[in-house]
Amino acid sequence: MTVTDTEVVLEAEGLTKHFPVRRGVRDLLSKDRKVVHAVDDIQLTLRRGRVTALVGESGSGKSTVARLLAQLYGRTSGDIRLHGDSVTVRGGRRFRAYCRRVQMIFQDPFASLNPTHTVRYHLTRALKIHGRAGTSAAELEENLRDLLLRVQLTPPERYLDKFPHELSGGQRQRVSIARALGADPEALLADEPVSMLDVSIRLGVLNLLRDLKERLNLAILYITHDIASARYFADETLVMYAGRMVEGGSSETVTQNPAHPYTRLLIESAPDPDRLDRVGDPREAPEDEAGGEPPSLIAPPSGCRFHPRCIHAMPKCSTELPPRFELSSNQWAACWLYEEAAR
Ligand SMILES: Nc1ncnc2c1ncn2[C@@H]1O[C@H](COP(=O)(O)OP(=O)(O)OP(=O)(O)O)[C@@H](O)[C@H]1O
Repeated sequence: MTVTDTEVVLEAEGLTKHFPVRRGVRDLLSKDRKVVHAVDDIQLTLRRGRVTALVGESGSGKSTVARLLAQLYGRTSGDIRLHGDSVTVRGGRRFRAYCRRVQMIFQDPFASLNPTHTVRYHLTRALKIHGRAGTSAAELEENLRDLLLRVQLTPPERYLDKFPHELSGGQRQRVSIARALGADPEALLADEPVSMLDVSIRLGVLNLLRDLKERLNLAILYITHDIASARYFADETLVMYAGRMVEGGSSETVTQNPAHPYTRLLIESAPDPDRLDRVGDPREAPEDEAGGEPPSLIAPPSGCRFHPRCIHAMPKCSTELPPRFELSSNQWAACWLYEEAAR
């Protein structure tokens, strides 16, 4: 099965978010309205039973994309479609109805769980908000047990009356996932769900998410700065740089045969043991001279935003924004290097 042949749950087209810059007294006198170009023209499709990884370094706009999709931020422009219908909801009943179908998991489970409340409280609240608590105390208890079993916190009785501080980081993140499942969602937006956990327990939580994807046929957006984990965990990988998507395709292709110079740089800075035998391959040309820092998003570079750091940059790269060039049926790159190849 390819990444494109299951039902589409959530789509974004031309998704853009510019944050106004807080202005000082001097700025107030000027007519320039400065904005942070956090996210520009994002296309993204989440499908049932598929994990899509959104990869990029800190500040590239990944969390903003997740928050836009979760309708926690209003967008500057673009469209978000749930099962083909455009959605814009800001609070109220419609927001709650949307949350029932699209749930978010945050990076820090400690911050997202209230320290003064037990696991039972958090999960009961989620079930009640989404009308899934049942009609009797016995049914509620059964549903609570069922949520904890789904995230492999067994036996459930051991965890129900614990407070967040009595749990390990991995157990807390499992409770956050159980709470999200309390809504019985179709899509999960997981924003760096394992980056705050000990390395030794990350794999367990990723395996749990993968298991849920398969058993519950969930569409999952997996946000990470760790491209190696995208290969392991995601069916499709999209790479973001400075607010724009620069490459996408099947995770295997994007991580093993990256096309965009930025993707190659990302992979080189996160060595993958499987690739050590490929040193000398022309596509492995070192990108490490392309060091430097991500650009300011208040005045992002014209043309390709990566051009100031790119060792392959041509004159055109600083003036013209590269479109997506299809490199194969399962890979595209927004890079002028591929203009000829895509003809
Ligand atoms: N509420 C906000 N107001 C102003 N600027 C913001 C706001 N939220 C994010 N930004 C800016 O938007 C850009 C993208 O931020 P975002 O948090 O989406 O990136 P990220 O890739 O998720 O980074 P990280 O991995 O560090 O969370 C950054 O330059 C950030 O400073």
